[in-house]
Amino acid sequence: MTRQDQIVFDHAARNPQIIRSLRDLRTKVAEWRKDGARIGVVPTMGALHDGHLSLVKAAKHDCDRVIVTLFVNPAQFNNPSDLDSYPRTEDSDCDKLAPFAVDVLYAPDVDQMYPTGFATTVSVSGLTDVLCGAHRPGHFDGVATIVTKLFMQSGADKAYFGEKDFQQLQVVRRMTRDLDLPIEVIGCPTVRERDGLAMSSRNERLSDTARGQAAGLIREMRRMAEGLRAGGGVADLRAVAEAQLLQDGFTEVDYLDLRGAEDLECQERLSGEGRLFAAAWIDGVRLIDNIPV
Ligand SMILES: Nc1ncnc2c1ncn2[C@@H]1O[C@H](COP(=O)(O)OP(=O)(O)OP(=O)(O)O)[C@@H](O)[C@H]1O
Ligand SMILES: CC(C)(CO)[C@@H](O)C(=O)[O-]
Ligand code: BAL
Repeated sequence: MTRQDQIVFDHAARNPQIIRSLRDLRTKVAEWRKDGARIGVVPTMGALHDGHLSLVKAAKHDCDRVIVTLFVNPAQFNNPSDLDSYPRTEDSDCDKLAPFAVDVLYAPDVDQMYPTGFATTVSVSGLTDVLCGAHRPGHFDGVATIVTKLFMQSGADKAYFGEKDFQQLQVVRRMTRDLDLPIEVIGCPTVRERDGLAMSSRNERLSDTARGQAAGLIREMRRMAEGLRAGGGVADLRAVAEAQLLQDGFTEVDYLDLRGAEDLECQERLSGEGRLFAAAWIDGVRLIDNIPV
């Protein structure tokens, strides 16, 4: 076998099949449509972990064909060094997807998604003014634009998103309704490490020490949620939680906020008062989390 044959062979035998061009994706989807297949899409930025794989499992359960997308979307990074240091691990991502019999890993390059002259933005107003929207200018415009493209490109029937990025899930639901996109958006629960830390690709960047301290975020959020349920005031409980986080290795708290359905137009579970949202920095990494109260 020549080296060229080997490359072609490896590519064909790859599980999942990797597709990089929109033309090839559309050809594949058209074949599936002829067979009446229900198609699911799981948008990701790669560096896959069990949180992503829970979305893949849900998609495999509901759909006949599953596309996982892998695209580190420059438009949603408000911080260039965050984009540069975002983990890129396509080979090991494929290995992690292999046991799930995902049909396609769609991994376009930046020119494919944003060709020269690209000039359109999808922007959801109101609910992007708070929480991560307030702290990451332009972030949700980048998310809404790329997710709209991924929905249109994949032509999927269902799309799967994690509640870990709860505000993102609400933004995607809103734009899907507002633009009449013919796709059902499914939210899946947050998957956590044994110590409670929400799984996240950015956790890989934490030093061992910071990784040990990072679960302090969910610990303080749970303590604050208990205090709220017991009738405590948000401001007092927040002050205590923030002070504890700063003592435990966190360097900055972007927000630690209770929000209700009226703020986020939630369809998800909102037991009692609402939901507690947090974003905080440790070891140069920004962690986010949310829990029902
Ligand atoms: N712990 C988790 N549990 C459930 N879903 C998750 C979890 N982490 C990420 N997801 C979901 O996976 C999808 C892709 O997310 P993404 O690729 O940004 O990974 P990530 O771990 O959130 O990375 P980061 O937060 O560092 O960008 C999103 O819908 C996200 O909500
Ligand atoms: C939805 C998404 C893949 C869009 O780039 C990203 O924001 C993410 O991974 O959560
Ligand atoms: N997981 C949300 C994508 C981001 O932080 O850019």
